[in-house]
Amino acid sequence: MPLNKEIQPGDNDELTRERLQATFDTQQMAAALWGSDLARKRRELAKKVDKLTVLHDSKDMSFMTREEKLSENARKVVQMFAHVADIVEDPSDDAEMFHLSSNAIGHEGHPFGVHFVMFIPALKAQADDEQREKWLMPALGLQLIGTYAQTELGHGTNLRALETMATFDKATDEFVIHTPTVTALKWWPGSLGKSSNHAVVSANLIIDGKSYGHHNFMVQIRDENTHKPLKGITVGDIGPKMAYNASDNGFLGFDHHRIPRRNMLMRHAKVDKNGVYTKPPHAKIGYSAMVHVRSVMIGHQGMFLGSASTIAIRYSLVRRQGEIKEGSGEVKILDYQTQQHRLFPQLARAYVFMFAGKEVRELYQKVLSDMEKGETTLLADLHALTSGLKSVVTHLCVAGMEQCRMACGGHGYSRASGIPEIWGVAVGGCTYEGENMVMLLQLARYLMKAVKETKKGKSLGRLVDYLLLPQDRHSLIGRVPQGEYGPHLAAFEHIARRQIFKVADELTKLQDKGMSKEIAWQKKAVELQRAARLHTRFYLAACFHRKVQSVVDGRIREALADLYHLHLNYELLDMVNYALEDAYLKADQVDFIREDMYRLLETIRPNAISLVDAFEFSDRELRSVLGRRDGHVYENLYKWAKESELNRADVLPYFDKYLKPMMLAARQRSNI
Ligand SMILES: CCCCCCCCCCCCCCCCC/C=C/C(=O)SCCNC(=O)CCNC(=O)[C@H](O)C(C)(C)COP(=O)(O)OP(=O)(O)OC[C@H]1O[C@@H](n2cnc3c(N)ncnc32)[C@H](O)[C@@H]1OP(=O)(O)O
Ligand SMILES: Cc1cc2nc3c(=O)[nH]c(=O)nc-3n(C[C@H](O)[C@H](O)[C@H](O)COP(=O)(O)OP(=O)(O)OC[C@H]3O[C@@H](n4cnc5c(N)ncnc54)[C@H](O)[C@@H]3O)c2cc1C
Repeated sequence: MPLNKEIQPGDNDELTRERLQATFDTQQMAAALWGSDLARKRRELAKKVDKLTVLHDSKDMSFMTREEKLSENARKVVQMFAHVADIVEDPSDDAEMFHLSSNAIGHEGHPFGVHFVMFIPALKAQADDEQREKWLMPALGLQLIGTYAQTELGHGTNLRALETMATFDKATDEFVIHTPTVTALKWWPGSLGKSSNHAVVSANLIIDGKSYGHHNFMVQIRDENTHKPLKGITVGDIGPKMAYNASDNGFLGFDHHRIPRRNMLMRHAKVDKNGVYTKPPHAKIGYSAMVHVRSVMIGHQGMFLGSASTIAIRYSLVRRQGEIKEGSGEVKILDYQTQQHRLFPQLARAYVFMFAGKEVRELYQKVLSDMEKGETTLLADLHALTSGLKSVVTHLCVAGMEQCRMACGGHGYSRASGIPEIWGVAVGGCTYEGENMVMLLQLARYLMKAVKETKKGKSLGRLVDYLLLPQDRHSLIGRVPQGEYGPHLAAFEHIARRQIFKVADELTKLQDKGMSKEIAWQKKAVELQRAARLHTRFYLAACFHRKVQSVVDGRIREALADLYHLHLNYELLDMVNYALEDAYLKADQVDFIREDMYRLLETIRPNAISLVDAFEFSDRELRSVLGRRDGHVYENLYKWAKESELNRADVLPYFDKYLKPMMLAARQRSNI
């Protein structure tokens, strides 16, 4: 039995030979990546989706208009729910459902995207028991379609400036929801434009003329039967986007629209019938739906980068171009060192992002169950961690995916590669759920507080314990045996700690000179976001270390360790300026890191296909001609191109309408 479980009769021989070189069992590696239970469920659900033709794309989405895309994905999502009990073991398991939807529907969006990822989590965390009964149960039972309407045309980041009003009317025991200006229109919510009939709406709570800041309200926006907007509500689609065009992101305006008082989500903050307001136990508890998405998107982004790496690495083993040694025949492009250097570090990042995604989900679950008991101590840690990870992971993912696209040459630019769409979806993650730079500055706030605590000999939390440790002056990389690469990890720690303390000292100096805290912060904002990035990259490296250490099977641990060591080398070189500034690393140590990285590229090369096969993306899920498991790329690229709508006729009307008359006229002129 070969160790790579993807080998099948009829596969491209090149890929089979590559797969036979695996040093580990790909299903065991899949278990390390996804968790053994989820890996098994993914495998089984993919087989079931393969058999259920009603879940298959009716044609490649690249050849569809937006309306066709919306309709196609609405059709598939309805079929998916109709068959869900036969396909998944536990329909209430978000992870299993996400993988089902990734297989059957893909990532271009569908009417229930925000419903499951924000609307339901908002109800779970913020609705009281009676409200859960009223809305959560119907939402879970698909009796209504919800969205999360917070961002406005004028403001997305600065939530304190949101303009939508929810004014309490004591006489009728209602809130009057109103959009006072054009900039107050809700703008962007997913599935709002044409699909949803309910929304959790963020609006400023106003009681007796006093504003209590924004709170969340349940608002029905469309009639349950006719689907027409309710009186006082204007709603529509905001138009085409870079990608994610099967999602109808929308706008929404209210003209003094009335809702019952009990439509304010009241698990934590409350308003009684006399207009008496009760504060929540934590000011930011109402932000929980955002924290939920930030926590799930880390693993999803890792998956996007894993998909792009799979496509590019498989294709690089099919594509031959040029010779390394003259006369010895064209080589697979993955045999070029530059191609390996382009792709393997992205593969390593995909792995660590998936591991980090798992860790952060566990912390989220813990915080959620604490919150249920009114306990909010870990909320600040979770906010800091997710803010940093969300920003660094999305940024590195899209940079990595772009490398994958370019590594596929011209065919990478074609939608047939599958990379443009997932890149477009992933890059949205740099903006949604908090613009990356803004979220890095949120983490920086936490880090600056942590420095203050450290100076008192205390730690703000587990994530920043390392700030209490003394700084070494010189790195031991290349000075002691490599072992488990301890000195490399220590270098990440050193770089992060130094930048954090450096910027904290600079802030103090500016304030000592009389500058206000806010202006000092502005003067150092770029350095602050750098501190946040370095802290997060240290967290990621440490997470990779924890994962490798936890693996029991020797062959899996060895293959993972190769990726981990490559990651350490590659990322350190990417941040090397920070280590050179204080001469922590010497030039010969940088050379040592480089040479070790090149060695690791060669070590990883024979396992490359098995490391991507271990993601176990089915062809249906990958939606890529270049990334096909069987490697039959060229004949299928030709088949795909023939599906282009432009090939429906040899001559298209625009030729007769514009080009032919122009050429005829030109010929006539030349005959005169
Ligand atoms: C079919 C079935 C499938 C089912 C399966 C489902 C699987 C999932 C499918 C995945 C599909 C993915 C689809 C993707 C959809 C994308 C949807 C996108 C949605 C959105 O974008 S919603 C809108 C998001 N908006 C934002 O993120 C706004 C960003 N801005 C902010 O968050 C805040 O304004 C702020 C954080 C930048 C600043 O806030 P504020 O001004 O209020 O606060 P201060 O800066 O003054 O800070 C005060 C203190 O509060 C702390 N703080 C802030 N936020 C939090 C928090 N969330 N938690 C805890 N603490 C918080 C600050 O740190 C400050 O603390 P300090 O101690 O004073 O320093
Ligand atoms: C695909 C997609 C889906 C979305 N889905 C939803 C949804 O379902 N529901 C919803 O409510 N919203 C949704 N959004 C909106 C999204 O949450 C916001 O676009 C996002 O929070 C960024 O806010 P903004 O657009 O106001 O950007 P801005 O804040 O205007 O950002 C513009 C620039 O200003 C900078 N900037 C802003 N403030 C600061 C600051 N304080 N310090 C330093 N720099 C700053 C930013 O870094 C950025 O460079 C979605 C957006 C996208 C792209």
